[in-house]
Amino acid sequence: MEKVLVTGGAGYIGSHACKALKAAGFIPVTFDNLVTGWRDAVKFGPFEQGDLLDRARLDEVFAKHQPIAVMHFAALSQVGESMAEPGLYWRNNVNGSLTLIEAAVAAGCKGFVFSSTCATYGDQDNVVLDENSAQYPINAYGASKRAIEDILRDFEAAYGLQHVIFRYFNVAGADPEGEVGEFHQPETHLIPLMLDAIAGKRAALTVFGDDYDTPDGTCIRDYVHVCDLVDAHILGLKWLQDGKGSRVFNLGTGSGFSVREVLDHSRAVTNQTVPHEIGARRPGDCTKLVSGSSRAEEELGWAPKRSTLDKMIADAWKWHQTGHYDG
Ligand SMILES: NC(=O)c1ccc[n+]([C@@H]2O[C@H](COP(=O)([O-])OP(=O)(O)OC[C@H]3O[C@@H](n4cnc5c(N)ncnc54)[C@H](O)[C@@H]3O)[C@@H](O)[C@H]2O)c1
Ligand SMILES: O=c1ccn([C@@H]2O[C@H](COP(=O)(O)OP(=O)(O)O[C@H]3O[C@H](CO)[C@H](O)[C@H](O)[C@H]3O)[C@@H](O)[C@H]2O)c(=O)[nH]1
Repeated sequence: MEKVLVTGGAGYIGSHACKALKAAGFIPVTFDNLVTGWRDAVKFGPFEQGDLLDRARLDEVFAKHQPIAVMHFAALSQVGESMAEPGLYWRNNVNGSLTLIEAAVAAGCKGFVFSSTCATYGDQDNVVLDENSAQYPINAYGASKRAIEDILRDFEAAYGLQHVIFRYFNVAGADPEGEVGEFHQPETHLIPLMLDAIAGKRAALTVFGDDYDTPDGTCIRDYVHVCDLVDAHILGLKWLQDGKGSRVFNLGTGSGFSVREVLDHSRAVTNQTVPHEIGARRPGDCTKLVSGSSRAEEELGWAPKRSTLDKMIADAWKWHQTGHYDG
């Protein structure tokens, strides 16, 4: 069986990707330093502990496993933290990815699937965000991801590195079978924080601003189910295996929901009120991020099956009640 190197495979999205890779007949080899990930989440293939910044360790892992491709999820990804400590983000995400990309090219591994983000587009009022939209990130996290996209393009030109860049919108939900799920410590994402508030694990959710220029004043996001998202990655891998060349794809549904609408759906799905209060805006937050592209559906044949808000909240709620990692 062919191996795929999954950086960040001990994290939320990477662990779901490992499950999908195994189901598709690949051996996922997780490379992770466990800075935000969990050893317990590595269930579907071998684990290699290591840091993206450690070139010698990466060379060792490429030589040992001879992966046919890399799926690169490993990153720091908190917008607020990136504004407070930009150096951390440029070093870990950009230097780390550059080290990984150089190691992959040196090992002759020329298929690369990269987790980018809609945060690279920034705050563009009334602009339909498709893959050709300009990228004006307004936080250091988004800027670090845009820089990695540029590195990939340069490495394609110089060394023929074939890559698929996925710009995710907001990823939510969990494996419906409950084997893996979202477990960030500390948690910063809206839906798991809402579920924590419902379960009494925190006093109340703070809504970050209700004075935005949106119909109800709260920020709008495009939520996509993590299992649909990783399905696209399997299709992206096949795309590269079929020699179709480097390509960028947005991964979102095209439907936007405000924070208040997510609160309403959470109440309906769990049948419980969501304790919340209105707070200040969070630095670095965009007003509205919604995908305006169907390229992934048209070209990759991607068909999101589980990305309704209710299904994402229901799967997250199931995991929230039964699943967690100890280490
Ligand atoms: N969750 C979202 O809504 C979302 C949206 C857009 C893009 N993304 C991107 O998807 C990817 C995965 O996100 P996630 O939510 O699963 O995050 P996560 O924090 O759960 O997973 C990231 C993993 O990378 C590992 N890691 C970080 N730095 C590393 C390093 N230097 N060396 C080795 N391992 C390292 C962490 O230990 C962790 O296991 C990230 O690149 C993120 O930027 C996430
Ligand atoms: O306690 C909270 C947490 C979030 N929000 C709001 O909920 C929305 C979603 O916030 P998340 O933190 O869940 O996710 P982000 O929109 O910040 O997502 C950003 O970070 C992600 C990675 O963490 C992805 O990279 C994504 O592309 C990028 O836009 C935002 O409007 C945010 O202001 C709150 O009101 N209160």
